[in-house]
Amino acid sequence: MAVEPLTDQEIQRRLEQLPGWSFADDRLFRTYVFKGHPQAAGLVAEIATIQEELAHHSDLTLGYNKVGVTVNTHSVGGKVTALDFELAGRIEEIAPQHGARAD
Ligand SMILES: C[C@H](O)[C@H](O)[C@H]1CNC2=NC(N)=NC(=O)C2=N1
Repeated sequence: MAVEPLTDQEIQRRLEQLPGWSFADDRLFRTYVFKGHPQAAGLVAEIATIQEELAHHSDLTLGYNKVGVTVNTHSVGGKVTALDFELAGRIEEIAPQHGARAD
C-alpha cells in the first residue's frame, strides 16, 4: 500500500473525529493523564503491542502519571499519513480502559 502525506485540509477533517489530539510541526500528538504510574505504564505496554501489530510506531514519553504520544510517518519524510490516524484511533479505543483522561 502506497502511503502518502495527507493534506492539511484532510488532517483537520480527520482530527475532528479525534478529540484531544492535535497537529503541529508535521506530527499528531496527545497527552493522557492517569491516577498513577502503573496505569500510565499499562497504557504504554498496550500501545507497544498495537504498534507491533500495525508495524507503525509512535514516540512515547512515560512520566509519573502521564503518557505523551507523538506520531508521524518516517518513510514519507516525517509527514502525517493515514497510518498515523489509524494508530491514534487504536490508542483512543483502549486508553479509557486504563483510566486515561485528558491532560
Ligand atoms: C519495516 C517497518 O515496518 C518500517 O520501518 C516502519 C516501522 N515503524 C514506523 N513507524 C513510523 N511512525 N513511521 C514509519 O515509517 C515506520 N516504518
